[in-house]
Amino acid sequence: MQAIVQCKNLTHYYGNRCIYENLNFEIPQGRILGLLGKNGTGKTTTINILNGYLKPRSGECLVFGENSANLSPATKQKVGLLIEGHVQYPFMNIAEIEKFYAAFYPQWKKEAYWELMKMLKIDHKQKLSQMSCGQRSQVALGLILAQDAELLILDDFSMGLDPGYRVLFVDYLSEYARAENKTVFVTSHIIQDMERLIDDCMIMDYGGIILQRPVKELLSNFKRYRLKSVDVEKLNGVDGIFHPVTIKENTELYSMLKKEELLEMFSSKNILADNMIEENLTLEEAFIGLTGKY
Ligand SMILES: Nc1ncnc2c1ncn2[C@@H]1O[C@H](COP(=O)(O)OP(=O)(O)OP(=O)(O)O)[C@@H](O)[C@H]1O
Repeated sequence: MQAIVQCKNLTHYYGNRCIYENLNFEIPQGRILGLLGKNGTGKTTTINILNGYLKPRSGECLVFGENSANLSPATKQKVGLLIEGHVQYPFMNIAEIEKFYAAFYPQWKKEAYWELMKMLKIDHKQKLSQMSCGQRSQVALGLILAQDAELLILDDFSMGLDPGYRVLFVDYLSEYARAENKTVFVTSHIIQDMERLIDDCMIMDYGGIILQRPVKELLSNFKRYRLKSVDVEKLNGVDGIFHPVTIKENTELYSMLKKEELLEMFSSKNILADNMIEENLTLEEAFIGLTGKY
């Protein structure tokens, strides 16, 4: 599968502060990749590097094979970008802004925009400046879809949208991207939306990427285990065990290891693992299991 985005050994600092070193990832054509990470791990930074707005300290990012620091206008036209829900030109109404954007994009598909705008129960003459934050986000998303870009980059796309509209948009985007073989890179803190939408997840922690893999594969291998209280000191730092914690009578931990493998490890460490229960996880629970609760 051809890679639409390739980030190689990306290192970024703000002043003396290291955000990450040697970040490597690819986005294959036709896949929907979700970038998940706690506040301040560097998601927007990565998106800004990918769009050429920020220069990394070292490493490079290729978009359609071109260095992101120097994208040609033809390549820029293939990228639809949403940065944290912003729409410029607040003095325009939804019809004016549609006409304005259309002039920049030869492949403009106004039906995609108006299909979404139909859901907006507002007067077409109302200016963007008089809309709510969520309504403005909907306009921004409509404008992105109408560009018919090959690569869509949506940073915090759910910002300001109510639950009904989020589900509607996620389903719409997922159908649209799959039908048209679009490549999508999204971030959102609303992981239920991500689970409904994405094929692959990339999870970032402070300093780098913890993992990138298909969501189905992650959820079939990464489990939560509950057992009767054990001494978590013996488990801290053990390879393959994430965030063991004991609360009152019970211990909980997360692991990619199978139950039998865990039991074998416990027995080698003289840990009594009575009645250990294996639990399946949602993507949100897996994210917390990998990155910790705080
Ligand atoms: N222009 C800047 N100058 C200095 N530090 C910055 C700058 N922009 C971001 N940072 C810092 O870099 C870190 C990463 O920021 P970034 O916006 O990439 O995080 P994020 O993962 O997108 O966070 P969030 O989930 O809160 O949107 C944060 O600690 C932030 O304070």
